[in-house]
Amino acid sequence: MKTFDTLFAELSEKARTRPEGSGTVAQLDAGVHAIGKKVVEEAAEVWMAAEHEGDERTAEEISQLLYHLQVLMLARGLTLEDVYAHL
Ligand SMILES: N=c1c2ncn([C@@H]3O[C@H](COP(=O)(O)OP(=O)(O)OP(=O)(O)O)[C@@H](O)[C@H]3O)c2ncn1[C@@H]1O[C@H](COP(=O)(O)O)[C@@H](O)[C@H]1O
Repeated sequence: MKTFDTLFAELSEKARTRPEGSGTVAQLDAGVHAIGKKVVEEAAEVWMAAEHEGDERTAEEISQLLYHLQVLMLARGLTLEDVYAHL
């Protein structure tokens, strides 16, 4: 099963190799402002799902929020260690 760390490694590789058709590469090219808006949008969807939908939908929305947070980390050049240092 994919974890936060293995997804980050996968996305880091996408950012490095820039394969054609990668949504991650497209988002990185869109920049921090656009990625930040996706983070806020996904966070709102997590909230709505948690309050009004089931566990499965909530978990799905959380996974999407985690993905967009990782894209934002990559856009800013942050590593997992940079974030984990604050946990
Ligand atoms: N885990 C994810 C992931 N979670 C969310 N998303 C993106 O975030 C969007 C969230 O879906 P929504 O329905 O909320 O958004 P939407 O409004 O329909 O989507 P947009 O029109 O805004 O793109 C999805 O359409 C994906 O574009 C993800 N995109 C990629 N991944 C994983 O990242 C890896 C690299 O992906 P690529 O860079 O595309 O190869 C792969 O393992 C993917 O599984």
